[in-house]
Amino acid sequence: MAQFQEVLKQSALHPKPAGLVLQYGTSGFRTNAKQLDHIMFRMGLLATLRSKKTKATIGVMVTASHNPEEDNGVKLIDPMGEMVTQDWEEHATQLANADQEDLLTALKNIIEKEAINMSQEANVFVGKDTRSSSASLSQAVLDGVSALGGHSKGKRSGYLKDIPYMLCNVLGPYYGLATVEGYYTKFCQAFIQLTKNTSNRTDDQKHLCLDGANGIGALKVREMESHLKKELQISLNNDGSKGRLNHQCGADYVKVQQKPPTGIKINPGERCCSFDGDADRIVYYYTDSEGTFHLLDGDKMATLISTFLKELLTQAGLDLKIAVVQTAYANGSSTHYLENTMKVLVRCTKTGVKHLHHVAQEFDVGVYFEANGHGTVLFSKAAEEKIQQLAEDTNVNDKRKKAALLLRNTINVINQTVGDAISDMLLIEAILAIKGMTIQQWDTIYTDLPNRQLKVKVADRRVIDTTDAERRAVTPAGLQEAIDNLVKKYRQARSFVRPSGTEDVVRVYAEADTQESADALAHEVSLAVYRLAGGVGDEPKPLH
Ligand SMILES: CC(=O)N[C@H]1[C@@H](OP(=O)(O)O)O[C@H](CO)[C@@H](O)[C@@H]1O
Ligand SMILES: [Mg+2]
Repeated sequence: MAQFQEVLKQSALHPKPAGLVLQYGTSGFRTNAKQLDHIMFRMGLLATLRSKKTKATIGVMVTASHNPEEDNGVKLIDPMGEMVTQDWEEHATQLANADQEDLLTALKNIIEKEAINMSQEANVFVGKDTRSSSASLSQAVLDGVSALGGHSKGKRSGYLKDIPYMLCNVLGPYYGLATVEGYYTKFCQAFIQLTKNTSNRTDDQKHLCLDGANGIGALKVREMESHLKKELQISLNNDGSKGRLNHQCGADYVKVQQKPPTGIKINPGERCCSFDGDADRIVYYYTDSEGTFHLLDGDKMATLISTFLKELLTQAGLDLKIAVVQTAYANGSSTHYLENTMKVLVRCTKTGVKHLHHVAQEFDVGVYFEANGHGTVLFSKAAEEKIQQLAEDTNVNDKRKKAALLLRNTINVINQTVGDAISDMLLIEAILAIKGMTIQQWDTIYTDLPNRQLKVKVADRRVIDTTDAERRAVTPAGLQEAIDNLVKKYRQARSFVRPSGTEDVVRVYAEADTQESADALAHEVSLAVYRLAGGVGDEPKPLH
């Protein structure tokens, strides 16, 4: 077939370095940008096949999120804005690792396995972040798309969350226009609607200090600002005009280092937030009058949002099932508060938004957040309809009606396709405004248990296999027992280890009643990993 000839011809321009093996991980392929050209081309091919198979538009996003500037990555996005399914992740790994001369065979295997009609039209949206390597890498994706006769739609330089959002639009009248402008209009209008009856919001409450991580989110916030009509006034730092992407700034830095981005002047008590480099994560923080830093992470956001929604559902008299979905990294205090004080159902899944998203879909209202600030809220179709009906019902009392209208506008400010820092920011800002709550009041809802995350280098991180949503290690032998024994030494302690899906490291998490205990436990567990799972380099050193 002519298409296959074209694939052969084009693939020669995007050769695979011999011996390189990469895995479709937590968030697609991710590594040094220099190793990714052939991967991008092949993901262009695969996205085209996926589009033919689903008879719908598929998204390809070129980004490495919070990773350093010299890295890059790619992930495929399904028609409703979700991550591509597990089977296709396997196809992606197969195609990515096929030797140059076996590429056509690998491609034909997928076509056969999935019974793809090659004469079906294909459409692919390609988006990229602001990394310097993203321009040529996204071109490689486009080459893959055109080699198989697919059309590339939409924008070459999309904001990450435009893509799922636009895909959702292509499919139906679910949202407004399938353009970036449509995105701004929809979310900003919803925000203005939500906050319009919040009396006496002071200028301080309308003001937010934002760290854009020198990434794509910063550029988009600049474009969006005028749509907010001064109802939210954003001081934008790390706007990409000079600093490096994610360098000493951004949501990941703030969360992991537990300190504000460097170089930003923050007034005591001022409400601040940071996006990550591709703006799908957000964390909030402030410093108090003593200069102490306070972080409000994904767990605090999930708590604020689920509490707000649960109250509204009760006021509206709607019997809808709400749940919060977390990962093992969720602070133990947040789980405890949600289950015992708020009486909200909590579910724990493996790391990675795709896992949380799927579990959240099982409920009428599914609030999901990773502790690092990745997340959103999903409403089932039935729940949306009930809320809509109630909002339009002329026979209900004012209290129920008001709650239903608030719920309806809340749905409109949420990007349900996938976690989106801009939409999450507008949601949190709206909730704080409606509740008349300061960031300090929000922070005192519960107190985080001190915690520590460490990384351990091992020869092959796949020797660690986990179960129970990654909370227990099955292999190597003896590791879980060692962790259990260490945990017993401390109060309110919990610890687990898992191989990272985006970096060549084993991640160690520990929490306990004091920071000293959390640090000591994290270190001792790191040592156990180092000794039992084939650590390389120097032995992990104590933190103090
Ligand atoms: C502990 C942690 O923060 N892990 C992150 C990180 O995954 P790892 O598999 O842990 O490398 O990157 C993922 C993609 O951005 C994100 O979803 C996840 O939460
Ligand atoms: Mg990200």
